[in-house]
Amino acid sequence: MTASDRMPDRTATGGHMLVQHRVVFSLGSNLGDRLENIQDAIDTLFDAPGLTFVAVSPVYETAPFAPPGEELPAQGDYLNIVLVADTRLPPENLLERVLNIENSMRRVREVRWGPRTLDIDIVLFGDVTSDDPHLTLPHPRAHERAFVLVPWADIEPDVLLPGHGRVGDLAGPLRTAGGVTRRDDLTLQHPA
Ligand SMILES: Nc1ncnc2c1ncn2[C@@H]1O[C@H](COP(=O)(O)OP(=O)(O)OP(=O)(O)O)[C@@H](O)[C@H]1O
Ligand SMILES: Nc1nc2c(c(=O)[nH]1)N=C(CO)CN2
Repeated sequence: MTASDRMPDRTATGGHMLVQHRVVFSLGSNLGDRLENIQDAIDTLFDAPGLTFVAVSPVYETAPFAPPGEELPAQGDYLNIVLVADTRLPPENLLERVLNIENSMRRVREVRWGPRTLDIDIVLFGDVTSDDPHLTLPHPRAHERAFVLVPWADIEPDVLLPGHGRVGDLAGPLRTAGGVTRRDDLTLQHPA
């Protein structure tokens, strides 16, 4: 048996296409019909082949957040969710899908940390790591974001965010710090 018999051929695929990965997305909106923006984004994400739905978090209403020291322009609260799927697509391909959806939904986001109709981040892509600014994995700011960790902990508390720890443990103090309110009156349709 040669090495190529044992190892999947990844050379033509950027290394990831033949292997199934669990991917975690964060979706947020604070302009327009926020729930509809998120529902449309979920529907469009799964319309094209290559993603299998695993779970979606409850909907949370969250105060706008910017890292300490960054100016936060005045803006309304967000709705945020976390979405989990399985995929055999390469991460670059998935990012392209995400960016196309943001563009096709005429995303408005004029200033850094400003309001936007739709934001989709790839939080985690299996165990893939990357420090490429075009696609950094895991997402470099996920560990400090209540709007990511609190919804995520509702559906995957035992998952590890590499370098930071268990999602449930990271979310605990942020949940009690406030600024994140679970909106059980708002529901999303799961992809077919
Ligand atoms: N893990 C990732 N998920 C989504 N986009 C990413 C990721 N890593 C890098 N990017 C790049 O970030 C760019 C989008 O940045 P954007 O201006 O939307 O940032 P932001 O949403 O304001 O802030 P943040 O990235 O902190 O959520 C995209 O062009 C994309 O190439
Ligand atoms: N509450 C909240 N704050 C944010 C959000 C978001 O989705 N929700 N997205 C940001 C840029 O990714 C910056 N700040």
